[in-house]
Amino acid sequence: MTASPVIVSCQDRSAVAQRAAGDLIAHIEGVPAGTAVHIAVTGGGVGIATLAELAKSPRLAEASPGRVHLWFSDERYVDAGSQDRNDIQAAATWGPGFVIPEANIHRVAGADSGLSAEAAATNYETEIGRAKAAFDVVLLGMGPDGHVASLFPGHPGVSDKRTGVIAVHDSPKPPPDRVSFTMPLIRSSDRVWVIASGAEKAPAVKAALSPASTAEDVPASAARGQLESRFYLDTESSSLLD
Ligand SMILES: O=C(O)[C@H](O)[C@@H](O)[C@H](O)[C@H](O)COP(=O)(O)O
Repeated sequence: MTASPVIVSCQDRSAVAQRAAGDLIAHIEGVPAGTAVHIAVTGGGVGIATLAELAKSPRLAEASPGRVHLWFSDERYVDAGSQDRNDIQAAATWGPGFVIPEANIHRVAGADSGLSAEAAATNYETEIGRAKAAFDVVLLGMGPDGHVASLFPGHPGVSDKRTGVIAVHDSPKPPPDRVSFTMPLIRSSDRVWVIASGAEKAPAVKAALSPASTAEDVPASAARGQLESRFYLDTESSSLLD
């Protein structure tokens, strides 16, 4: 069983990022010191803005950040240093003084590693297993087509039934090669928080919250957590909801 979605209403994109980052920190603060916290983060405009807010907050430094682990729910399978990668864009917002230790930031291998995207996905899945990472929170952006992570509507990856990490090829959004959590892995996490802002997301938000949608047609409609499912929306992205 997964939890029904709750809408967190925000004014605009920066309010979505601030609220989601504040809630992530509140979650970390609520976990007893000494207990690991595993959070899967995301790229995209609002995803990276949320990570920037996280890094800016002085509260994170006081919440035992050494036990916080960050993962990427998807990664663009390009070279390790590429500005197109989610981890590079995230690191640019964090800066060198980021309080979560580098060893706790779990990156997918780059295409220049010599590994196939499949091998990189398998290695990342193994790393998750080794860390016994039951995700506290999976944070997901959402595309105007309703995609989450690199699971696109009508694309084979979205129907993968394994709880793991897969290679995605021929992605409808560039770059074509990606590595992504599967939907069962997303749904195995305690909390799934989707963050979406802007008028171009309004039809996808409506579809993601409609019981008539399927994961294959609207991947975000299946993005639910075991304990909690939240949609952080701004005025524009929620404008088509009843
Ligand atoms: O891998 C990618 O191509 C992006 O990261 C993408 O999946 C993004 O997260 C969503 O499209 C939402 O992006 P915005 O927040 O910029 O709308």
